[in-house]
Amino acid sequence: MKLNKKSKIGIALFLFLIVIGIATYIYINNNQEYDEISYKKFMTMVEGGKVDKVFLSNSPKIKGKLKDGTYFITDNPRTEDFKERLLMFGTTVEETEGNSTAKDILMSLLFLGSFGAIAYFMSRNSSRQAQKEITQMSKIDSDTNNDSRITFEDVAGNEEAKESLKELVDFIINPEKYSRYGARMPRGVLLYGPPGTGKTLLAKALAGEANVPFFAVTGSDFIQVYAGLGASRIRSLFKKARQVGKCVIFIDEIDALGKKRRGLGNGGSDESDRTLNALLTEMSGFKENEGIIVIAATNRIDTLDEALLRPGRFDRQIEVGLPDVNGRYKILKLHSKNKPLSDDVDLKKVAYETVYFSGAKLENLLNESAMIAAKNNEEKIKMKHIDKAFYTVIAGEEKKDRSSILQEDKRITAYHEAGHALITKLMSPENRVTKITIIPSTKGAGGFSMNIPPDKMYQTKKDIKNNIMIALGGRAAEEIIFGEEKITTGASNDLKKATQMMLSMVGKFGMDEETGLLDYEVIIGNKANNYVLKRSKELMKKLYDKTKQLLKDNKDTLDKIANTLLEKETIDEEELELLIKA
Ligand SMILES: Nc1ncnc2c1ncn2[C@@H]1O[C@H](COP(=O)(O)OP(=O)(O)OP(=O)(O)O)[C@@H](O)[C@H]1O
Ligand SMILES: [Zn+2]
Repeated sequence: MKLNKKSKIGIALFLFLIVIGIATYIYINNNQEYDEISYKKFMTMVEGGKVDKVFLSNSPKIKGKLKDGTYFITDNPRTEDFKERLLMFGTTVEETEGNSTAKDILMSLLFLGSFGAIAYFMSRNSSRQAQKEITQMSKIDSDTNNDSRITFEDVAGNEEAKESLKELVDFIINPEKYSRYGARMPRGVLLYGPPGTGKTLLAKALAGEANVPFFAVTGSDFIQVYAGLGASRIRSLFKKARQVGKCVIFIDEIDALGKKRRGLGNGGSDESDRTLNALLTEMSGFKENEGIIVIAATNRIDTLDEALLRPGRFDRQIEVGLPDVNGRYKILKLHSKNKPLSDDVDLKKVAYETVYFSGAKLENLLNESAMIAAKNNEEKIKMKHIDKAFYTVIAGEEKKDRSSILQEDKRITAYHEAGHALITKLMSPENRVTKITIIPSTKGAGGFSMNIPPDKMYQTKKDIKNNIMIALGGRAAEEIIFGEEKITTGASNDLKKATQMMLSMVGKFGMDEETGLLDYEVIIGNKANNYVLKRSKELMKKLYDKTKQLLKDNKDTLDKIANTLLEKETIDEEELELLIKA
């Protein structure tokens, strides 16, 4: 609010200046050119009746107009009878108030005043800004929480991320134990995932569980900072942290500091580079097993500078994804604990209908519902309030009819992912599919199936062919179920992978009889030459047809997997095995 007001004043002043500028411009331009004439010539002309008008003032010069329309300027005699003489010769005398120089001075004063005001305003503004940053800095330093102690109980869903962080609790509490075994404590943990998925919450929970202080800063806070202040803030943050001993340092929006440096000097500003360097120095500076853990969070792991991800820095990376239906149910339950819910509220149903909602959005949904219920003086929060809140929460987002369009998207994704999973299990049963989901992750667009091939030194021709079929499984399933015209762009990444594998198989590894035992990269410098392309296309078609046939032959299983995905959104390894065996 305050800042808003300040900027309003700034804008007003700025506009004021512009108006004055324009006025002056017009003023100057409307003024005629004046011929300077001697007083003597002037008087002769007056006596000759040639002078039409004189603008009389107290300034050293006077201006006037001749009968022929030209304007002149001459010395002002400032004699007492000057006006009388002019009048006697039939010249009109117009007395201008004050004098034009005074007007000029006034104008300059006005100008100076405005500039002064602006300068004052700006300096005040920036000194306030500096003040603000300095107080912010001390605020951060003293922000050693006791935020009524958040624990992992306060984080619903996100089981994998919670598990990874739970391991660290013991590291913080008993660093000596680990150093006795020569184990190095992880220094930096990077939490990545979409906004509002509970990254901050997890970091706080880690500090809460270990019962150590929690220091939080935000990367973007460092951007507007004056030169050098960012780096010194980092240093003082770590100094403070060391003073308290064991603690958790949380750096939100680390991408603001650690953007990929594109070439030399480009990319991030010098200032953020300096701040980032200070951070890296501090991190490699603290002693092993000190009991300090730095947790950073980002929504954009892909834009991070590699330097941040190196060993000894944020080498542990944990994905914090959007919750699936089960996770959403848990989050809804957690956040409705302190809210009076009517019996007609079915949180399972709400969870089911809030696909792609983050934890923060779910919390927001319940909060809005509570406000609507309160406004209507209802005793409890009813389903209709939640329905209404739903539209408030998604307002401004792409208008999606939550039952129809979303459902169609989900169905396509479900069959696509089921196709990948089923082909994996049919063609390479030794490959583990640890998880299938239709909730988009940072790494995959639609949904993804994790594929862990057994460790092998070499890939056989059969392996490559199988992997190509697995990649094609998504598109093949879409085509079988929804028809040739309904295939989607969801397979673009799959096709890229399949193409790369195929071109290598044919053009590089000499695995096709027709193209022979030749590495076409050596011969032509590019394996994607015409022979290879023609042959790859043929082979790809063959594999795609085989994939489709395989799915058709196992359509029952495909349907089962897809339907389970639609219902649960995520299927784990065991469940998948059961579905395939059944
Ligand atoms: N898994 C969860 N369990 C319970 N509450 C959650 C969960 N995820 C998010 N929330 C709610 O959303 C709020 C915001 O989450 P948080 O600030 O931790 O998200 P974030 O991932 O750090 O987001 P950002 O990337 O925007 O900083 C939390 O305070 C909490 O109320
Ligand atoms: Zn796919």
